[in-house]
Amino acid sequence: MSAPLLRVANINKRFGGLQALSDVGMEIQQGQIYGLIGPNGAGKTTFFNVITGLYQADSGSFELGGQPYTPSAVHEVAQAGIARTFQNIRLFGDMTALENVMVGRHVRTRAGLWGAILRTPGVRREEAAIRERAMELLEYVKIAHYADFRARTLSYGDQRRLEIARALATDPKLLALDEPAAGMNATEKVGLRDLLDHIRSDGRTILLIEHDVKLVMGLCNRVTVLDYGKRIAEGTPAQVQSDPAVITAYLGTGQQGTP
Ligand SMILES: Nc1ncnc2c1ncn2[C@@H]1O[C@H](COP(=O)(O)OP(=O)(O)OP(=O)(O)O)[C@@H](O)[C@H]1O
Repeated sequence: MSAPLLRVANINKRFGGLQALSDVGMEIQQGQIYGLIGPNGAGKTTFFNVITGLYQADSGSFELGGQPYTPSAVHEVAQAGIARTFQNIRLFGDMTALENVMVGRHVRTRAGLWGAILRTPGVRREEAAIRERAMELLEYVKIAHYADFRARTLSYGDQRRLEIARALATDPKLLALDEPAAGMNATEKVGLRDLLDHIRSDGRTILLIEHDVKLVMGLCNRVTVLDYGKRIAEGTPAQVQSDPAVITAYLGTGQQGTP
């Protein structure tokens, strides 16, 4: 097997007296949808925050595309090739859907500050290319008809799609999605499932935190299960679903949706 797209090892993160992540590691192969699950407070979002530069790990090593990378700042992580969405949608509500995606695309642009202020022909050409690419992405996630609508006027499910389009605008190697199905109704979830499947079939790699166990089990190639900051299982959905430690972790919390 080729080198994994993302390899992280021995990540530790402590908040005061709480060890939120203990020696957590993960290897994600190119083209996979990789699930990260676990009961509330297991450390999933902390893990995301660490690999995307929002939190500094106390220790650990990181490799993306076979190259070491240091997730020390959010913009550096985006440049390195990881794009993420958030559990609580973070769009620019008063900007249009198209503008939101264009903002994401600016991570990959070359025009400097002076070029942007002086509106040189090069900048105008680049701006037109960004607009065109952003429109393509809205079509890709099937909300192009809302291009000129303010983001906050879109339905919840469509806002989640817009966040995915904005993340894709950075041309990421890895798309990290934090609970993309949260708050979606059953029809929206089916649509999301199809979209993620489509993104994978286009060769992209996805890391997915999700509470909807059915969605995770139906979609993911492999799954890591965290509990109290520790990795308690890793494998195919079928393997983790029948793992006694996983069953205990879920039953112990009294949460719905046992794996
Ligand atoms: N900034 C922070 N400061 C202090 N404690 C934190 C911080 N962020 C997370 N924690 C704690 O770390 C633990 C892991 O939280 P985290 O949000 O990563 O869990 P999670 O698996 O994403 O949970 P959920 O499924 O509820 O979103 C929790 O006990 C949480 O209270």
